[in-house]
Amino acid sequence: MSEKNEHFKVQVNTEIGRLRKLLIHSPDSGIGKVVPSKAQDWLFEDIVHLDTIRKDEYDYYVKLLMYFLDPDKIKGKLADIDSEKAERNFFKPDNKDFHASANVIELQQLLGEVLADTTIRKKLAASVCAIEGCTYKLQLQLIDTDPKELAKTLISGSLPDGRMIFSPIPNLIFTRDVGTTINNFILLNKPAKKARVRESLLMRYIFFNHNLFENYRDNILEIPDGEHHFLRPGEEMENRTTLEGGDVMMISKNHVLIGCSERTSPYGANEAMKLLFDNNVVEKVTVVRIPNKRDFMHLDTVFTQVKRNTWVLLHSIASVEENKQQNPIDFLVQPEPKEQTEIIQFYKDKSAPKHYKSMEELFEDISKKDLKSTEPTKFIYSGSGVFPYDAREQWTDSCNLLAIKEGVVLGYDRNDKTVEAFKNNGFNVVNVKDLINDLESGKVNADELTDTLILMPSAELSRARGGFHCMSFPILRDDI
Ligand SMILES: NC(=[NH2+])NCCC[C@H](N)C(=O)O
Repeated sequence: MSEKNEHFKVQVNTEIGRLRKLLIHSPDSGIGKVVPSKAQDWLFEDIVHLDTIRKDEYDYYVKLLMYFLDPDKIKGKLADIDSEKAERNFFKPDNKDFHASANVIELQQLLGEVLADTTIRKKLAASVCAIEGCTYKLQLQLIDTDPKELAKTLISGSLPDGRMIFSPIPNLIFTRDVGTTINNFILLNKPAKKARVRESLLMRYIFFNHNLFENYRDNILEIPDGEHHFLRPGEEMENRTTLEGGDVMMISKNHVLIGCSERTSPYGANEAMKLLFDNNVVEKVTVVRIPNKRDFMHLDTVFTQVKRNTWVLLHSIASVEENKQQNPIDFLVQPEPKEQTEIIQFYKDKSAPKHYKSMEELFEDISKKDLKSTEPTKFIYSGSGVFPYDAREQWTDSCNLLAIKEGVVLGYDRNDKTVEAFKNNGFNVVNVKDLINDLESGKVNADELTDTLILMPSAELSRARGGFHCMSFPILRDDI
């Protein structure tokens, strides 16, 4: 990474400000090793085709990010990058022709750079071997491995000769979940799922050791286990302290949303809140408890923000009251408390917490009060709010959009009814392939694009159960 750390800035205070820098991880060979019997344990819904997920899907994401965040790397060079003889080298972190962008930052590259230091290499190899139960001899062998190769191995789980030495971490493509930038702080996660533990370990080593983050070491927040944790009986999720980045949203300068979900426990949310208040990072935290199920693993699977006055969300989690008692059956069969959305806002100054009746009410409040929107707040519902399209499209991440700038969002091409809803709300809809051609030819200028949903190919990616919000870890956004 060529950029000097004194110029390197970490700062995110909204979900929608112009994106300037982010951390990503392109699908690595480990994804091509997921077997059906392990897919669920590794949190994939199916096995995916590696070549397709890379060439026909994720590469478009990288290209698009380049036009917005690092155009010099791509503009005028697209034909070469895409040519057959280039063999996708632009996209391969271990290749000399890799883009190595300082704005679209590949985690594997940072890890390779961190591992160049012998002391760190020894420590990290030992830590990974400890959690993965490797032999001491293997540990010694790993310490002697070239740093770039070692980075690849620690991520993919396989040695350069293809031998598998531990499981892959196929979910590292969902960089959102490993941490969250909150103003100029980084809150690291504490994963609920075993399949994601090694990801967190690698991230800690990167943030605490890479010279890019040197000026931010004191701003890295880690969630501890409270003393009571060790004394609580059982292994129940509710009793563990867990938090994953998909449940944390930096919504406005002084306000963070934290989801309690399948992945983030109330204890996790509570510890995160304490850290944020004690370190004066924000003044209010709204905890949104969503139904604890696989469909809704994180908060960002049920809503994301599009513009200061526009939100995309799943209707069934939205209106807490309204959804409760519409039909006789709702009186006869009471939903489990776990099945209900609950919204509580807490304040640093310890004033009494406030309850919200619905997600819409909360969003209205954020749009108008936090973000000073003067226009009516708009809600775009997954599947146009019509059953069963709402649930089907939520499952394939219709609500999980990444705003590259205010009003310009990336989403999957397969969620037809949600796309309709965007059109009905005045958005342009473009296919990423067409957009890339227009950005290359100069017909479209990235800075001038407004109110647009960019459709991304998704047949393979959606089987991994995450969208572009999950596939991004913003570390620098402009203020809005
Ligand atoms: N922020 C998100 N919604 N991330 C999606 C993560 C998907 C991943 N397969 C998992 O289950 O962990």
